[in-house]
Amino acid sequence: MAASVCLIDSQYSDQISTLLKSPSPNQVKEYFQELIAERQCNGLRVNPEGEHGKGVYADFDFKEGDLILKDQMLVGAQHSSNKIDCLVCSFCFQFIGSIELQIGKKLYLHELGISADECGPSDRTECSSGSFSDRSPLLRDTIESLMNDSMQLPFSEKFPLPSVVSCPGGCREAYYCSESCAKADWDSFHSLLCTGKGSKSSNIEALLKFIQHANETNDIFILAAKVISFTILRYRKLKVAQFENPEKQDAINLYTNYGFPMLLEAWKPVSMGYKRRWWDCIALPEDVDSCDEAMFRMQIRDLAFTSLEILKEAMYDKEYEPLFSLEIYGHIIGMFELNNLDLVVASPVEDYFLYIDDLPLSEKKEAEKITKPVLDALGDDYSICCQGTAFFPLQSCMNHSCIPNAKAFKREEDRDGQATIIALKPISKGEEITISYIDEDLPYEERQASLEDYGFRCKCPRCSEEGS
Ligand SMILES: C[S@@+](CC[C@H](N)C(=O)[O-])C[C@H]1O[C@@H](n2cnc3c(N)ncnc32)[C@H](O)[C@@H]1O
Repeated sequence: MAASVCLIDSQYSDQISTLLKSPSPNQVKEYFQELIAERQCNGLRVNPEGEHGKGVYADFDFKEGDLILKDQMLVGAQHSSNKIDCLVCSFCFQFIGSIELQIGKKLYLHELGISADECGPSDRTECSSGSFSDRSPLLRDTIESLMNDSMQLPFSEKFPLPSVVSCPGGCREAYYCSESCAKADWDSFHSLLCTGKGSKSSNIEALLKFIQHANETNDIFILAAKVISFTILRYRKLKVAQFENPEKQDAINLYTNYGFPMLLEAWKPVSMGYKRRWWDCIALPEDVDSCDEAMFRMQIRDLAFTSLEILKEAMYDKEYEPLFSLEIYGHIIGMFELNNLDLVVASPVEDYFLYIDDLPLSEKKEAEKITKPVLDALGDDYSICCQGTAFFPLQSCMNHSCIPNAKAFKREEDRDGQATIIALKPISKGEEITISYIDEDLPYEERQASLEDYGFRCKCPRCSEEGS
């Protein structure tokens, strides 16, 4: 079997290697200093040249339980399979609508027979439990009343959610918690990926085909498309700013080769992420024999090639041609593979039913006359959280330890797609901040096997002791 050939790879090999070159230590320092100031998490510092590449260090003492960082994602997406269960803002990922809409929409889609599997290939994880087949269905009228808010569940006003704002491009895929999230998503990612009438994509049919291919194979391709869209839109903004500011025109020669330096600048936030080619870094699945490894890696490369070819039909523009190389596409996907990137937002539906369960007995009995049939219809799966994948620029600089001093932990108030890192023990100024990429309660061999997905063997003090 011959490998698929991407002509852009050879045509633009110099520009592609410049885009993929690791930024210099000074560029890394400068970029993250700015980001840390923006995030107002001044107790941190990114060291570009630590033992394991970049790493995050404490710039003052943290106590156990202290909030170390709230990191905003650079790019993220809800798993397509999760969209049946949770209606969230496509930009900040907080739940939207109402408790009734969350429940009604989920029951409606399940009644239609749409399963998570039809929406996409992603696994359901520990956030979901049980199956939808062991429940007692509600009448269609009741489900519709929940969906259109003509039926109000008792005490649901105690769990208000932001109203649903539609996509400005008119697609029925993206919804928001506010006009500002809708605009931010449109300006940063969505205008080129929207399948509505107002889309800025040059070929909506190809876009639909691309989304379907991603849903049927791997929704990591949607994230990669978002990164490309983000870079193009940033490039366009930089270009407009450049034309509007003649003073700056000396810095980049507008009439000769302004394009590539500007593309490099637009790509900068992505350039900071640790990355390797997807088909080189993806761990070999257990059911693939090591003698079939070369074939497996070639198949993964071909899958990326097919996805990229469809994306090119939808978004290609000569001005940003290197972005559409397989080399760049493979590295973007590899960046998601190698970084620690779960997006999780807790469901208010769970809080709602817990609240009902905790009511004084007489009130509870009264409320349950209405809520019990709803809960029975939802079955064990009533409390699925929003799940997806995201890239968090600062969190992704944190290295792993099997005895970490920090962890990603959502507090009650953290109901959006931000990453929250909390100190697990006192951390002194100058100490590296580490998190665990895996379940650190696993035995030594299993921990090392899980870390193969990230391409290294852990030599933290615990592993050194247990492995010797
Ligand atoms: C999420 S990134 C962490 C930041 C990374 N060090 C960088 O330079 O951007 C994950 C990568 O860092 C490296 N890494 C993280 N923890 C490590 C450890 N304990 N030992 C060796 N390498 C580690 C591995 O290459 C891993 O794939």
